[in-house]
Amino acid sequence: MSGEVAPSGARPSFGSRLARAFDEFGQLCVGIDPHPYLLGDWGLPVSAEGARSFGLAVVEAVAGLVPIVKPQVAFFERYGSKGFAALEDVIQAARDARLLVIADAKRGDIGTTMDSYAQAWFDESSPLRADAVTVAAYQGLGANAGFLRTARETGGGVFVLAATSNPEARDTQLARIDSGPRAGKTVAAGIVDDVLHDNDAAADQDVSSGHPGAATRARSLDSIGLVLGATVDLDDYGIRTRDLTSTPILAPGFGAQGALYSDVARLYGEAAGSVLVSASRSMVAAGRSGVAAAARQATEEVRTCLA
Ligand SMILES: O=C(O)c1cc(=O)[nH]c(=O)n1[C@@H]1O[C@H](COP(=O)(O)O)[C@@H](O)[C@H]1O
Repeated sequence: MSGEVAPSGARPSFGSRLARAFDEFGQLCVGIDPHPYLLGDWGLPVSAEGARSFGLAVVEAVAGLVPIVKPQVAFFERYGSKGFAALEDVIQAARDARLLVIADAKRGDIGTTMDSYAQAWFDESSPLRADAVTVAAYQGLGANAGFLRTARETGGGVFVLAATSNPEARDTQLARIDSGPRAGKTVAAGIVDDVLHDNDAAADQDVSSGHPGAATRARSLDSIGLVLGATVDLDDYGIRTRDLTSTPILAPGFGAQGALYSDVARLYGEAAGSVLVSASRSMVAAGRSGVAAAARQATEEVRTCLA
């Protein structure tokens, strides 16, 4: 069920904006990860200014080619306040270029602290305002309730880590829940259930409030999504792709981590149409002049695979 909600702020819901951007630009998400070695390769200083130039160049190269970019906050945060100022400029440039922005901040904490993160990333007056943010639910998705509510109310989106692309995560994410309504499921599948439940509840509220919602649109997506890495086998986790056809799926792991664009359909099955195919290093590996070509080629490979 699609949790389309009419936010009270200026923006339509994240899910509806993402669905529209998919229709227009395809499903590639270009990561903006200014690793020091990449700044060196690009002839940029290893500094906030270098990260800013790198980010602006990537935005310029992919504007009008892809729906969304994902700055990795860590690569800006490492330079302190100057790094955050650089990130603000990159977010603004992306917005001006009509690119959606996922702030890859991987926030996660108790509810009251999450509420403050929500102000940082979703409030209309915040210079860091993004379209969506990545979060960890290790303290329970319930602790993120206020964060998810603020996201919806401001037309923002959230991607909750569930089955991540890194091999170190397997033991934790494959562990079985031993009590409560999700007993017997893996931790990853439990998070998937929690997100689906949250989106369903939001959609029910939407219907009862009289908002026309997604049902009247040709295609829409929910606003709370999942991170499901492209390097894992979702069957191992007990995650069923048929449940996820309207759930945005952020799928890192393509390119540098080994997953192939031509495998999107096989990896995500019935949910492939809601996958954000995400790649960072491989998009920029050929240098500044190669970014647009890399984005075009990846977009085309994904399109062909899903045709
Ligand atoms: O949330 C993410 O984007 C993420 C989740 C995950 O499971 N694995 C993962 O690699 N990422 C991020 O995706 C990017 C991957 O970069 P590349 O391996 O260079 O494409 C990095 O910024 C990671 O922090």
